[in-house]
Amino acid sequence: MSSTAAVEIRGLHKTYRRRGRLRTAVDRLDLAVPQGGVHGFLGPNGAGKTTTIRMLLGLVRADSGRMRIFDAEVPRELPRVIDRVGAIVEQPRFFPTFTGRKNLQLLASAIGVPRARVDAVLDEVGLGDRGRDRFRGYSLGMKQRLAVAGTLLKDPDLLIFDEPTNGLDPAGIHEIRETMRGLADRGKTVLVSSHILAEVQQVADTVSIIGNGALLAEGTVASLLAGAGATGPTARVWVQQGERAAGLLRDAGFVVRPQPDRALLVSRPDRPLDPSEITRTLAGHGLYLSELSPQRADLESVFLGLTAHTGPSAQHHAGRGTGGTGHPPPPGDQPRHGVDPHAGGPR
Ligand SMILES: Nc1ncnc2c1ncn2[C@@H]1O[C@H](COP(=O)(O)OP(=O)(O)OP(=O)(O)O)[C@@H](O)[C@H]1O
Repeated sequence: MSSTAAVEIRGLHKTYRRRGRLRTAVDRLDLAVPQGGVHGFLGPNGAGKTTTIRMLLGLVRADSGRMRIFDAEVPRELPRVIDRVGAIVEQPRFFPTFTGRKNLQLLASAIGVPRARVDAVLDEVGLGDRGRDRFRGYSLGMKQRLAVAGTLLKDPDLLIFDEPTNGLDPAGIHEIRETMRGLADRGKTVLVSSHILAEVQQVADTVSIIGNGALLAEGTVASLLAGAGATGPTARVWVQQGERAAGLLRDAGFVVRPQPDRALLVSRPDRPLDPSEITRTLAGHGLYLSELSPQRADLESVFLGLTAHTGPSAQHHAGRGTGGTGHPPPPGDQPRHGVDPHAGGPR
């Protein structure tokens, strides 16, 4: 394994026994997180993100595979690099009646960091002027930023945040995003997991997308989106009888994502999207569009494109297709896809 990555994982595998049956949570996963920048570790709920992060941090034992943080093989050599790593894997507990500053001072004493660091990390997460307020008065976004501040006390080089925006409102999400961006701009490496792909695309430099525990695609956000562009962008469609329209479009080979406002996001994973095809398909069944507008590609459509023709077991094989190709490309190279969207099915 190369020693230039902040995190490198090869062939990581983990099964759990549930109701007497072995189930694969992480499936011979390869992952490379370059040093510096924000790396999004993305995949739907249950894809294996938390299990992977917990194995990396020595909290869960892997069945097999190799992991490295900087130049240390983990978990064996974790003690050697642990001071260079800050992580939020579970919601940290803070005392609600203490101020944010007091909470961090306690934490600093507990981990042997000079209390003088506290004001610096509060400033780093934009809580410098709120440090003397009680924790219980903080917004959820501020609470999460305080948690981030806690991970910065040791001034680590690598930050690992597992779903840090869970439960936050848009303002809170924006704050955390800005905080992560600021850390990356100061030279840190931020590994952030999320099941909301489109949300992370705004802050990540590079991403890995996993499904069913296996790597589906990785690369820079720009290269993955460009790949999606080649398979056709997404169109936003509004039509009466949305459910019926969605069924007809799916039957015709489109990928359809109903939206909360009853619009449909429609894409074509197998060939460039031709809007007239949507119109024709629906008009042929007496449904007429009230809106059809092009949408910018997002990582969610990349994911859907990668898995559109694959059921759960096929997706497993699609993911494996990336596993034996050796080292992933450095950031900036072409994305690797586990499934060729043009192939029309799993390989
Ligand atoms: N301790 C456990 N015992 C049994 N099964 C587990 C355990 N932890 C995780 N799993 C299973 O492993 C799979 C991967 O779960 P994991 O939490 O790693 O996914 P995730 O991508 O982090 O999802 P989420 O976004 O929902 O947290 C899931 O099917 C989950 O039910």
